[in-house]
Amino acid sequence: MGSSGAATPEGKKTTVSPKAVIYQKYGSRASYEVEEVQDFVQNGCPGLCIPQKGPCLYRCRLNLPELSILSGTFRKKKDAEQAAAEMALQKLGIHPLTHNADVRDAGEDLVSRVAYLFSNEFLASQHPLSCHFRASLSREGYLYGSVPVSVIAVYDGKISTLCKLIDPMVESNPSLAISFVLRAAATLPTLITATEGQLWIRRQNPYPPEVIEPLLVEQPSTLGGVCVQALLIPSSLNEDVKPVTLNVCSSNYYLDVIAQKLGELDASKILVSRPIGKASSETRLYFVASDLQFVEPTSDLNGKKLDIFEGSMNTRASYLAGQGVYGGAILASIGYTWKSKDLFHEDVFLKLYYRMLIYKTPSGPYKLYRESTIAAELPVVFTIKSNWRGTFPKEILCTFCRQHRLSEPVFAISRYPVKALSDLSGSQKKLKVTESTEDTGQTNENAANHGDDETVESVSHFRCEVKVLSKLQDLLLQCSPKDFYRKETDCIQNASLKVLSWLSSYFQDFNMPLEKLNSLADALDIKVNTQHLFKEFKFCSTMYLNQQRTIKANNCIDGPQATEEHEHYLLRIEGPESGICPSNGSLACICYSACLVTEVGHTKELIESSHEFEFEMGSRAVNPHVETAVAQMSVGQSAFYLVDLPSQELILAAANDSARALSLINSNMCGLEYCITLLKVTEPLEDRMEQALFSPPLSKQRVDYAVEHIKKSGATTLVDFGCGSGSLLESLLDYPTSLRKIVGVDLSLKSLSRAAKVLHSKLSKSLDADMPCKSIQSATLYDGSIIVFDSRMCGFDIGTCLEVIEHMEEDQASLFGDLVLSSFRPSVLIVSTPNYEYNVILQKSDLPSQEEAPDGKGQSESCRFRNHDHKFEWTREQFGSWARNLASRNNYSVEFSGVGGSADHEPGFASQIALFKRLPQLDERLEDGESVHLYNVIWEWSNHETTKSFD
Ligand SMILES: C[S@@+](CC[C@H](N)C(=O)[O-])C[C@H]1O[C@@H](n2cnc3c(N)ncnc32)[C@H](O)[C@@H]1O
Ligand SMILES: [Mg+2]
Repeated sequence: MGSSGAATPEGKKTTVSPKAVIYQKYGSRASYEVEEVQDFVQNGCPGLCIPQKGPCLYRCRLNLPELSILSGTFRKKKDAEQAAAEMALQKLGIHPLTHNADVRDAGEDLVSRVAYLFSNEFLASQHPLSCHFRASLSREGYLYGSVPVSVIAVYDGKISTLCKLIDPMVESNPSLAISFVLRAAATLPTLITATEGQLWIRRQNPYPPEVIEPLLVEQPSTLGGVCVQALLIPSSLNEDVKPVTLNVCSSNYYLDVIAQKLGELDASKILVSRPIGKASSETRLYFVASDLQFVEPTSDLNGKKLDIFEGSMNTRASYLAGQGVYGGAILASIGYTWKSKDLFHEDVFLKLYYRMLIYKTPSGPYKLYRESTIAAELPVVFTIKSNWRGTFPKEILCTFCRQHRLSEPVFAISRYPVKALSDLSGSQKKLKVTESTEDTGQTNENAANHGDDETVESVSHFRCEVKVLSKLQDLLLQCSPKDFYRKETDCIQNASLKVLSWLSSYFQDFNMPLEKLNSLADALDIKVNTQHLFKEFKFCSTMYLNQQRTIKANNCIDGPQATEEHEHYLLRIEGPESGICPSNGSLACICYSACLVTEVGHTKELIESSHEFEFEMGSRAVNPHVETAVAQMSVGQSAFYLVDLPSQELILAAANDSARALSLINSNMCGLEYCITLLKVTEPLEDRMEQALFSPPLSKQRVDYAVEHIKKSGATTLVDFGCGSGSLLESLLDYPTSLRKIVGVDLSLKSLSRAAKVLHSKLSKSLDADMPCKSIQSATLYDGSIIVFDSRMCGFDIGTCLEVIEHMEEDQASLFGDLVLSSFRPSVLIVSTPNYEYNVILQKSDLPSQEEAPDGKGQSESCRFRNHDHKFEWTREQFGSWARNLASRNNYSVEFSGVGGSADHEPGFASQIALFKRLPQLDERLEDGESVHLYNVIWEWSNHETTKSFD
């Protein structure tokens, strides 16, 4: 929704909501009626007449003297109201951006509102502010009936709106509203305003007894006396935030109690901040008004004046409140609400303070939502919706902007019909979606049958651009990803995540050199206006830098030894290997605990734990050391290790006993001990589909196909390019073959080490038992990239490359093809890759636990291919032309086949296979070329006895 702007003194635009503009023009003559609208969603089952209830929606009718407007439907009441107000402004021809708030009108309205607040009628009304008025009657002496101005400015929405209209700077310096209210009150002869720095207002004449008496009878019950836990945030960063208790009894006004804790006698000098943390919270900061808060609206708040007060600035409190706080401040959750006449109160502990700090970081809302501040990290990629756990990136980004008092992020979505898309750029590779959809034929044909709208719908792709702006509409950063998405929400989530990832890097190191900041931004398609950015995040850098320094200082006390010890954590894995291991893209479900431990006395304190924590492997959704450990485990195993402490605020946001956690952190040689058990692994969508929809599973069918060929070929040497965790090599050992030498190459060390384990155990057994694989004399695994030459790969009888090429960019796949056939020159090469045309069949299947698709368009719309790691998926024609060109360039023949489905039925095989055979060439001699060893041997096995007998 767009927002209206009013001109600030500098001529900049600031946000004033459409409702505020309507209020300013019409006051109480504008009335809003919000009604609930029941949305009956399509249940995707024609003929089923039970309506499915959708989310509750709201529509708002705005009645103005000259017209009445009905808004569209919205999930939130307030959005419906704003939309109606915005429509009304358009109808009335009030241009929000050029609309200049009439300051004089607002000033007059302010005076009449203040007069109303001190009326008999208001005292008896049900309003959070009227409770303050009633409580002021329990004050003694000259304070009897005096209401602190700060509460008037904070707790009355109308006053606050009018003050913002008078001067939009109130947004960044809410205390200015106090001057406006005082000025308004001074014009009213019925009121007395305080002089000499005290900030209260009271009536000239007391309330008549007939107004007060009934109120005394219905005194709130809880005010018998309550003890509320709160925190004192000292202004000096060298002093710790510490707990304080507020004893509020029925005979005193709670603000007076807070004032006393801050060393003031009366509450009228106490300022109250906006709610802190979540919007619905009643947690606020209370602090003593400083002269600075009342600088004239036109003064330059960002100029020199600030420096004079810099010394007394309470950085921590200012950061939390998003406004200047000077001197000590109390953080408390107490006050009157709309819900009840009683005083609302909740204890505030240190843990909450640290959670508020974390909530303001770009990854904070995610960590807190996942109830894992230490182990969870905001993932760096949004693969598919069903693999995302926790709050979605867009929501996190909006929260972040609200928390830092920025404007709501602006999302601009462009929609591209597929045809136009292919003309957009020369690079076909970048436009994977385009060619794939067209080549399927299926989508277009189907769409054509449905006609117009549907056609556009099913072949459109989306791009999203995000802008982050300050409240004054200065552009801080802009992210313009080049990727296209089939679903609008996916492109929004992806762009939001890019912005969050960049902000996270910035928050982790505010001193990062400009060059590095910009290069990180470039990689994420982000342009940053550093000048505006640094200005907005001025407070943050002091906040989090200070936290980091605390930790470093502790390490220094410990001496270098301590850091060295913890740096190389020792990982201990226990329990039998079950063979069920997580791979990238799979969902790992773990049970974990993280405890503070000290070397001295081995004291332990549980900081964070979870019985069931699920995350996507490879998306960096957890701390790197957690992912490293889990990657080495199989289901049922447990891992134990010790790492350095994360930042203090993370620990304290997690710890239940802050005092104890702090004392351990400050003690010598404290580390964090993890205990993780891998409970379950859910394979990536591709693997799940291959297992659920094919029998035997498609992966087994591919391996069986290769094994059959190898058995028949009489080959004695084999190399498996991109062997992964060795599924083919392992299967080969189950059959008698003529193979003597087997080799695997991959660049994933994780997969290779798994391959080494299984091959080692099987081959070792073959020495004693009469195993089918006893012909094998040597097996080697290399860590290397199959697009790099290594002379040890030359001259094999057979080469295999199953489901590997689609994991590389297309040009690399071509490079691999040429390298193998022109340099390595195996007699036979088997290459398999997914057939893109078959995807329609996979997508039609109703596989459980796939991505929920509320639009009924089937799963994996957001995932363009079967697996998010696929860089491309080819149709039969694309694969055919790649293979035929390759074969003819290198003097090979090629035949096509496949597994899953059939060659004779559309759309062919699920996995397509090309079988290359080297053609005899008269002048070809396989020369012993120069040896080039660029791959690393990571595991080697040889059957010495047999080797001897062959020698
Ligand atoms: C889907 S897995 C297939 C593994 C195995 N061929 C199978 O069928 O089970 C793809 C493998 O290709 C490997 N890979 C991708 N690019 C590679 C490259 N340039 N060099 C070596 N291996 C590569 C990955 O590490 C991964 O193990
Ligand atoms: Mg694959």
